[in-house]
Amino acid sequence: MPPPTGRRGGGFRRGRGGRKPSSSSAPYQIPENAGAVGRLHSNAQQQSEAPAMKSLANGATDGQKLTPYADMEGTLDSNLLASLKAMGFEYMTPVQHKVLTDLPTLSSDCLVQAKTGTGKTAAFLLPALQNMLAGNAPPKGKVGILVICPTRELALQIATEAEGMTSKLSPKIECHTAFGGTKRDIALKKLLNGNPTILVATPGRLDDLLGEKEVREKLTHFKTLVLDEADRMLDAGFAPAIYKILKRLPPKSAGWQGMCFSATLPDKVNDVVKGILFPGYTSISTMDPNESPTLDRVPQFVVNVASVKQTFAALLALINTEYNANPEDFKIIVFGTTANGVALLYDMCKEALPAFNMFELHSRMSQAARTRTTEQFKNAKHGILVASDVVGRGMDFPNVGLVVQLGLPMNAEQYVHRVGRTARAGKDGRAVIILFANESFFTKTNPGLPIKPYPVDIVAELPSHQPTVEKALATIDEAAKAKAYQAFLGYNKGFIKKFNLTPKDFVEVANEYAKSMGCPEPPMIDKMVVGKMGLKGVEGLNIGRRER
Ligand SMILES: Nc1ncnc2c1ncn2[C@@H]1O[C@H](COP(=O)(O)OP(=O)(O)OP(=O)(O)O)[C@@H](O)[C@H]1O
Repeated sequence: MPPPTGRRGGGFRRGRGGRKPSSSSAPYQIPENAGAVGRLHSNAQQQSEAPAMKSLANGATDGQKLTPYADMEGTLDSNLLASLKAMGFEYMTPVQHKVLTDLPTLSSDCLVQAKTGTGKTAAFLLPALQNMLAGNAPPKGKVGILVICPTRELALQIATEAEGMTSKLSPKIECHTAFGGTKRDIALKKLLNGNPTILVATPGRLDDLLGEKEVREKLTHFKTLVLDEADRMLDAGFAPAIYKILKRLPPKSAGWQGMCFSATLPDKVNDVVKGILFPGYTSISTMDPNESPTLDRVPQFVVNVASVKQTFAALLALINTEYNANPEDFKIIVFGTTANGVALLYDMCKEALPAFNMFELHSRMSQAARTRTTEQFKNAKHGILVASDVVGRGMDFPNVGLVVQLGLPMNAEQYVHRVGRTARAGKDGRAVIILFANESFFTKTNPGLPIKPYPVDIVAELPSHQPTVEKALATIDEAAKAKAYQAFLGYNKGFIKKFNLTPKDFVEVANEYAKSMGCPEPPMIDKMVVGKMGLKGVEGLNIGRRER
């Protein structure tokens, strides 16, 4: 039997035009204490020689044998099977197998949990498509499958996978997307004039479009509603939009199928799925409730530094160590906490790491730039993506070998999803989080996460990277630093209690961050913004009106 492959057939194009950081052009030399990382990497490399999908099965199901899609003849439409074959999906991943075989019928409601990168997209698209092909299709011109997900990038990715999965169907099925950042009128016209059998949307734009009677009419006969990243879709941020959307769709009693998927499903999700899933819905999980929600084959580490001032140098030292230990196809993601913080981090890294192919992705960029960068990083063979959480969930960037988190994720779930951007489809990967002293509670309060101290003494490396950081930051304009400072205050103020700091001491930490960026004094911050942050009257802030 040929070795199964975890790669998406035809999905990988070679990187275009990126500079390869060779050891001669790289700014760094192998540090003497990189041995521990080197040894860990060589283990990982040995593992990655094993067939990717085999390790996927091992990781998720204790070596359970994978079942070929060919065995689903008679259950799945032959044209669907042909599409899967064309995509290179030869074997079912465990979650795909469970959903396709454990559901009472392929039109049953379900809540499904499986680890990141294990093929949940196909696991919800296949039953929904099969259900339609088995005679339960909507009238021509109407939506049959509605998928709601949290980000624009993810909507595009799901739509691409749906297109692949329907490529051999005849007649062709149209898959449409609806998300913000694009011209509303054009999107509306395209939706109304088209034949959108599948619609993948983000909640804000969908809610907005459903204000139009013609759009509501498009959805009068839909058969399946999928909430991808269901816990995120039902949290406080998105739930109001989801409930508004539900009110504008045909009622649950109309008989449509509800499917909720995620790698993280905190217990509270069960209380809020009413309205989407009928009581008695099927719960499916490929995970042991006592095991870590992250993939076993992803070693996870923490680098603890004393002060926020050291975090930039720690990042460079870490990249140096990891690159020198494994320079081949070095493709990594660095997550920051806020859009403006990420913009600053990107500018710093671009300046400090000129030999690397750098990418930037966050919500302050135009949608066109976001889409372009997403595509470029998907196709890149190597490079560093500095990103915010716009790509923290669901995004499939092939062959990312390392995820670095600089600063606190909002919660443990967000940590898990960010880590899940590596080691996808059976590949190997590593994850490192860099925390300064006040943030170190994160690993202590989440003992279920298998995070170990980083095996190399990064703190000892800091002095040799500090001058590079300072030189790079000196090239960045004050306005960008002021925005990053304000974002730092805004994001981290939510953690004051966990930091165990008074507001005054918290502002001092933020001011240290400003100092580390080379700001001679704390950047000016609007009185109104300070009020909104709940920091009115707190000593140490430089309050005034900033030039925009
Ligand atoms: N049966 C399969 N055979 C080969 N490749 C597959 C198969 N199923 C999925 N893949 C590939 O595996 C990768 C991960 O799949 P997918 O994005 O659906 O994971 P996920 O479980 O939804 O991840 P996340 O939790 O991060 O959203 C994708 O590149 C996908 O094309």
